[in-house]
Amino acid sequence: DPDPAVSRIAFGSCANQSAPQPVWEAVVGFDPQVFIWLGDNVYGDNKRPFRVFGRERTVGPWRNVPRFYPSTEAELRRRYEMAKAKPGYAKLRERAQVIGTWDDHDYGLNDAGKEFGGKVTSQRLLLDFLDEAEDSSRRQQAGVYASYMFGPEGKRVKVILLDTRYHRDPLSSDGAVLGDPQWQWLERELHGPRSEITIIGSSIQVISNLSATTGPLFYVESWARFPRERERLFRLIDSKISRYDCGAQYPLYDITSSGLTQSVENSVPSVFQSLMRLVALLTPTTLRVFSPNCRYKSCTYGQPNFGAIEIDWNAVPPQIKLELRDVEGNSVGGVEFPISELDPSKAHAITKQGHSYQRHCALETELPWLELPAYQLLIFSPRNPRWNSHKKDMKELVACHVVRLQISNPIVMSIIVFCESGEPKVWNTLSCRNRHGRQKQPLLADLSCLSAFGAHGFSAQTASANCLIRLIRPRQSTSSSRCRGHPSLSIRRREQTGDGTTHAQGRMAAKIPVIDLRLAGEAPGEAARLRDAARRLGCFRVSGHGVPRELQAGMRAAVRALFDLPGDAKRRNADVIHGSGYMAPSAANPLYEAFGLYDAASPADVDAFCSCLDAPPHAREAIRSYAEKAHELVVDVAAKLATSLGLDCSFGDWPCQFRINRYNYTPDTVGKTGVQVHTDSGFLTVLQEDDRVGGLEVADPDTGEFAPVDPLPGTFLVNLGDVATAWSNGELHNVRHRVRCVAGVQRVSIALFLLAPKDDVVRAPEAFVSAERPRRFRDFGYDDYRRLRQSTGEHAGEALARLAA
Ligand SMILES: O=C(O)CCC(=O)C(=O)O
Ligand SMILES: [Fe+2]
Repeated sequence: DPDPAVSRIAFGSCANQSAPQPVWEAVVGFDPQVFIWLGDNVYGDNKRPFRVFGRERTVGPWRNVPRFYPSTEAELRRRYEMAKAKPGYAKLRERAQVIGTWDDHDYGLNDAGKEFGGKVTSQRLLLDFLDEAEDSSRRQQAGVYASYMFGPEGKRVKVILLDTRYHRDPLSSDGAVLGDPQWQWLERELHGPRSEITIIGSSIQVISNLSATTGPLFYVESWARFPRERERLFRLIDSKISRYDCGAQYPLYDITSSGLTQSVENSVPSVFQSLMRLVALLTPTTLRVFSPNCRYKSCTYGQPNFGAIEIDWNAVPPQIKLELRDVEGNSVGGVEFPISELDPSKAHAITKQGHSYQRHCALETELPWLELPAYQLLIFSPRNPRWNSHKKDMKELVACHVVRLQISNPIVMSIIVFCESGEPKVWNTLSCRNRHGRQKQPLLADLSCLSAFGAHGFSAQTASANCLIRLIRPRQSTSSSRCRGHPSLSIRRREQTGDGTTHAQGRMAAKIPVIDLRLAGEAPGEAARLRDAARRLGCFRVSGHGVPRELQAGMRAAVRALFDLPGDAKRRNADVIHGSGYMAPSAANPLYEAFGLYDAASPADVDAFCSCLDAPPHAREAIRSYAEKAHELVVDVAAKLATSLGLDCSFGDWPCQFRINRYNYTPDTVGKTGVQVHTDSGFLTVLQEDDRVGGLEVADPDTGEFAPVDPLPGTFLVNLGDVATAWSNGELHNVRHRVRCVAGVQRVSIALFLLAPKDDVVRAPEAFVSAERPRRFRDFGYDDYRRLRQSTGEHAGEALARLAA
């Protein structure tokens, strides 16, 4: 089976290469198809021992950064080799696909962020350890973030691994965790093709607030130390979130496994281990693995463990099980639920005194850590006078809702609201007042955002800083314009490949033939399909084109880097021929900007383009080789098209123009125009679309109606332009097309236009002219034609009529 469903994923972290690692036997016993390293895959840094009471001590909750120092490259490599040579791990590598990200110790230095000087070397060594391909784009980017899609359609599991080190600002800065390029990448990933299950791996905990509270005492890292970035993450996962963990329209599960060798209890000297257990007991849900019966007792698993995710696709509905397992492979806690529960429309019902209630929402609010005990008392003794100020509100609320207040960890209080039926009553604030009646921070900032959706959130975690996995299911609701495009994308894609006929947003996707270029030269059938598509539609896809996927991806990455340049740098990309340079967003196309390169067939011009923009070396390299390959491709397509029409032509010396487009979409621009209706002015265009978001539409030649064309990764789209129509004496169709925003995600596309004969006029060869088919167009120069389109504003092929013979 080329694309089997993934039903077993294991994950783990914190593996000391110098320690015995018996846990691998259990991992192999679980027989995962995928294993995810979530960081501290080796301990690459070193501690300076220090003495307390005559003994050397190296652990402690205090700020210990200065006590660590990095290893040399050779030493870090040696440690990775040790890790890789562990027999159990070697066995796992033979059976499972191993992927991973890093945390601080394998990044190279305890608690380090973007300031760490060894990060480029560390990146190379981690990717070597993970057997990342030499030409992988992951080796070109700054940081080790990556994403994977497993399984066939309908059973897709997407795994997104974040890099929380490479771009991270200092811990107390409330600055960056991911950095802009990674954010943009993540946005594209989360808005890209739909998956049934999305798993995000982060080396530091996302939901737990424990470390934020304990910050003054314990130097523990987590997303909670970066509230603004965390808010951004939750907003990205669900734009309706008003407080970070309340409004997701589906449950969010998270589970931490830490670690394979360096577990919570093992990280303290043995005399403190029972103390750890006691602390866990006293803080019921902090150090816990979630399970329905562990709310009031500690479910911490402080011994070495790994995480296990099992998906039963055959169950109806499919079930998911999240577990921690110990070194024997025994489950030590977990949770199981149907994936249908990860769905905004599934409210959870409860029954109380004969009434049934739907779960409406659950909010969590952060409390100042010293005030928490007071609030805890308040919750546990509802007669407490502090409730008085809320009595009226509470009565009203309770009249139509059931409210449950629950403390889910020392600083997070959850408020779960159930409503009887219909629209839940909306509460604006529920605030706490202090002893003097003065209002403290509002507990519920804004409930109105939560109306109409059943939702709840909770977290399942152990307390160590590492390794959180979060499951998300994309919303199916069409209530938010932002998401409207996504469910339909995959439906349309099925259609395009010919195995389904479903409507997407009421409109059929265009059926674009895919031509295998390896066959199109020889196999008459394929050549005929090429000719027919070019005559009727003016548009087709090509596969078998010989441009490596890595290069396609590398070029997209380079293009994104260029667009991130400041405005005045972009404007250095000046016109060579009329309108060939940088185009800023304009009144006609306000969401669109583009770079242009003329002549892409000339290596010197490609170099000049890169130099004027100061393109970074890897971007320059990608642009150079892409220009070369794409030029070969466009010439090849043109020649095969000519052959299919019975002509032997070569197009090698026709000038080419690159146009690199970016569409600055936001959630508010969904449905708006990216580029207005036009035909391309030249002969033919080879287009590499954004693989993550569609939006291109082509006009049906018969009805004139526009139909969406979705990206088909790995292929190129070919459009024929006005010159093709003129050159073929009207035989080839110049396809009208436009681009619309279908999702609030930035989109890029890369077009290479094969324009027209060099220094010559466009004139149909005699083969296309006969008594029945008299010459339709007079001879014209391409530059003049371009100006004509510009001066008349006729961009959709109308200007050709002005050239009638
Ligand atoms: O962005 C696209 O998909 C199409 C761009 C386009 O039509 C053009 O650049 O001429
Ligand atoms: Fe176009």
